[in-house]
Amino acid sequence: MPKTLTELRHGIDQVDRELLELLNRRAALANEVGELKRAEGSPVFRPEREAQVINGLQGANTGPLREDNIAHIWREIMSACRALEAPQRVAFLGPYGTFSEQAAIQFFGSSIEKIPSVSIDEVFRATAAGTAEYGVVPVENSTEGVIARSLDLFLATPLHIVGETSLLVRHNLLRKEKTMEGVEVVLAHPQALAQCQGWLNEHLPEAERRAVSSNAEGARLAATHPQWAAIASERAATEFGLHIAAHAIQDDAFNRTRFAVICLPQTLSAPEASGKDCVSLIVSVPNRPGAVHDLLVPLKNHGVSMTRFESRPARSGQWEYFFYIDLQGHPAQPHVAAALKDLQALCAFYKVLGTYPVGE
Ligand SMILES: O=C(O)C(=O)C[C@]1(C(=O)O)C=C[C@@H](O)C=C1
Repeated sequence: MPKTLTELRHGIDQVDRELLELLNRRAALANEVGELKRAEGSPVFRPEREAQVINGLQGANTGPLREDNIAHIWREIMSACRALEAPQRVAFLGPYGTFSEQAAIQFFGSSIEKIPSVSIDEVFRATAAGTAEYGVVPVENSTEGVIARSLDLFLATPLHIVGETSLLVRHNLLRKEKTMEGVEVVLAHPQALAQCQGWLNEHLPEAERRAVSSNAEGARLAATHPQWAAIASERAATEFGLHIAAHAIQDDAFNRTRFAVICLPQTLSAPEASGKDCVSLIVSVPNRPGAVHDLLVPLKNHGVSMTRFESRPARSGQWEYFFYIDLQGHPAQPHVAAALKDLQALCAFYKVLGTYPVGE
């Protein structure tokens, strides 16, 4: 005899009571961890430990829950436990409703103290000043390439990277009206305008494109004017009471943005090895033939994979560049340490931007 709906729900109720008790037992243990950490003055947030917890559970999972479900559920559980130890203050490019806020929640879970900031510069400033313990900044978009301002600020500030996360970025046309008719102005962050330019050329060729400090700010303004529209997330539509006049208008269906999580080294020094890690570096080499080629030799010799290589002008007027390099592995691994040592010897400038668990 198959069970009835009432019987099945009774089963779920029982399991939920057991889960509640188990979760509270977990939270009480986290509280004790918090006391230990306070006594020794060590950081509450431990990204390598959180990565290990999730990887371990995904490995042990026999279903029917999917691995991405496990990651989401435990990220929230650990976020709640972490907040019991001490709520973490996290700055991001605001206002509420931005993809940066979504990235902050995806990385830290929702039990955080949110600090929306007016610009990328302000996220760095708030984090460097201690107003926020952590900052979340965009570093790269799969359609438009690097976020130059973030890369330049990494060079100019003492902040380092302790984590990363990436989001599938779906842009929508938001408006007070339900349709696209009569749109005179489209407001968005310059990156979003660029990511949707093909769609705008085709569907709203006459509308003025107006750059604003964030997509959510565009949505806030669009809510004040019936002839204005914004390019922003569904979250922003809810936040500002707007209709979605057109869904998923980005030119690339797989448009992703990668975000870095930054902090002062005294807030959290480099996370220990989690088993799946990455090292980010900024280097420059003497301006001579073959110098960039030589950078790759230590990596090849020690079997270290490079996952990213970007250049930014050094602004010396001499056609010199800084190179932003990501390597797979952790300096605690001897072959990675050896490659870094040989690499450093070749560089005129060498800065480890961060060592952290590879993100989603
Ligand atoms: O293991 C720790 O250090 C904890 O503080 C516990 C815990 C968790 O809930 O599992 C919470 C916060 C840390 O970021 C890592 C893990």
